[in-house]
Amino acid sequence: MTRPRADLLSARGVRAPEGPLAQRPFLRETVRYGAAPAALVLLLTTALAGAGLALPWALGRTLDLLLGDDRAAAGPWLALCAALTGATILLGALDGLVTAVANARTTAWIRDRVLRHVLATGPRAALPEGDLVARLVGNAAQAGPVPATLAATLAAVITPVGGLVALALTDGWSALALLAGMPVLALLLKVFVRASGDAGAAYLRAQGEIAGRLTEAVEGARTIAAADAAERDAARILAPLPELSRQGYRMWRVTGRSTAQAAALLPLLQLAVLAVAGLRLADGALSVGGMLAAWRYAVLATGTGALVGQLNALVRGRAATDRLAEALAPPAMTYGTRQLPEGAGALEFRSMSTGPLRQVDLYVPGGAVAAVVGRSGSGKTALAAVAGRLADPDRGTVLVDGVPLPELSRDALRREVGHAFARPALLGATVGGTIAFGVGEPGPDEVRAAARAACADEFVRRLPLGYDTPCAEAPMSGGEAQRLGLARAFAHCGRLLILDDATSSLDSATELKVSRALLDELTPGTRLIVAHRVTTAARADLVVWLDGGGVRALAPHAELWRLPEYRAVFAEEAA
Ligand SMILES: Nc1ncnc2c1ncn2[C@@H]1O[C@H](COP(=O)(O)OP(=O)(O)OP(=O)(O)O)[C@@H](O)[C@H]1O
Repeated sequence: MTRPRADLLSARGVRAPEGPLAQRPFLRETVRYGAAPAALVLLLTTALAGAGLALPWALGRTLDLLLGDDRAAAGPWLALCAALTGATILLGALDGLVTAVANARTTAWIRDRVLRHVLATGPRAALPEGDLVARLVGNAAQAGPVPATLAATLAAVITPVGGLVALALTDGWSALALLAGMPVLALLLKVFVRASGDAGAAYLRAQGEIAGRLTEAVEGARTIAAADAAERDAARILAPLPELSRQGYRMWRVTGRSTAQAAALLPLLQLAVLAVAGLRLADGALSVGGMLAAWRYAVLATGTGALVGQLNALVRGRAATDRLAEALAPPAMTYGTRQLPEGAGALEFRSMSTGPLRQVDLYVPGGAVAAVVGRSGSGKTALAAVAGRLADPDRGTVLVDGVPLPELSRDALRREVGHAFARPALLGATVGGTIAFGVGEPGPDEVRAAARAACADEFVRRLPLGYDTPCAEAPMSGGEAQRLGLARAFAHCGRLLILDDATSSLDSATELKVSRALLDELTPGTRLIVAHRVTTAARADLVVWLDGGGVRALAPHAELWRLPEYRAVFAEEAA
């Protein structure tokens, strides 16, 4: 069984999509999912921007009235100023609440969507577990806010654009003074978005690589300790750290430079507006209140701080959706609608190629026990995986009782074809739940019968709560875990049962008992048993001998045993 390593990712051609929204289907899908709450965010932030834009106008009028003869007339305007300020506070709070809920909802949807896809892809998922976890946890949290941020960015554009329009309405000359400096501001924003986007994507890539390597190390902790390689492995895990640091500094440099440039440019622009408005006041073309409004509008029109923040979040969110889209890249397995006809589980491979195996044609009669043998790396696990459609072959077809596996309904496939592995994952909450885990939950009696057949009943009953013992409280040896995995497969036994090295940790006596149960106690059907032991091969009806990228022979063990090369397969395994 092979898993991708973090450093093999680039070799697998996993790369972020490039280009605009149209070429980023997952980004589009995310935006579509979060559209409804984002529309509410847009409404609130637009109202917020509207209140912000109305305030300078109301303040200007109030000031002019207070400076004039009819001060009493300023009362309602003063009340309007208070109302606009109150509305700003209320809308801001509501916006915060709706945005937080929308972001959490979209983040949860992204995690669900990506995880479901990864599970539907099967064992050939493109990413190492640690990297995938980093993407599901960190990147999903950055991608979730994209729809609401997009809405808030639109509203963040309203304030400067509205400020400019309102300034033009208040005083055209002051607006022209501001417009003269605007191209520089637009250029600054464009450079910022591009530079921070590149740095952000590279940062996330390095972060994912470290996470992937760390998970590998946690899994291989015993090997690392035995090899006294902790320091060497720490260096391997942290190898992408300089790149992470470089990209982190680059992001800060881009943000810092943009902030400094904006800090230098914006007061200059506001000062230019104030100077022109002052001249217009001196000419009598503008009132004092008008000048106050012009200055406030100049501040709003140049107030790109919020916009920069939103753009920054959008750029990070876009890079995060790109990384999540990589997890969605391998196609999910699709299923047909057919059921299996009457039959005993005849298994057939037609011109099938997968892994090291090329153009395999093989027929295992229904009800036969077939042992799959061959040297290490000859493709036994690869054959077992396609036989039960854990993966599809690169080429050719696999059929059970004459039906190509992709045409079977998902339910029929998983009901009729069972698997047990060398290192089974114990996925139930309790030991009994682990055995029952799968299609059509078997009852307690069936669970016990399966455990007995797999020689697991005795040690399970010795656990503090027997079958109800939580898995976390039942540390197990490799052989015990294997017996639970076998019991799980037995409890769901259909017409084809595939054991991939699933008895390798059992002692010979237990393995013999399990083999007998396999023949006598379970639903009759075909058994495909990946075997390293000569005794397993000897007990099988037929041996599928894999060698040199194909099936070297399909014959009973006794017949093959005459061949020195066949005997050498077991000599190698025993060595
Ligand atoms: N779908 C695949 N695509 C590419 N390579 C594959 C695929 N499946 C398996 N391989 C490669 O083929 C080789 C054989 O793998 P496999 O696990 O089937 O061997 P095996 O006979 O079960 O070995 P062992 O007895 O050591 O467990 C390995 O190098 C593996 O990485």
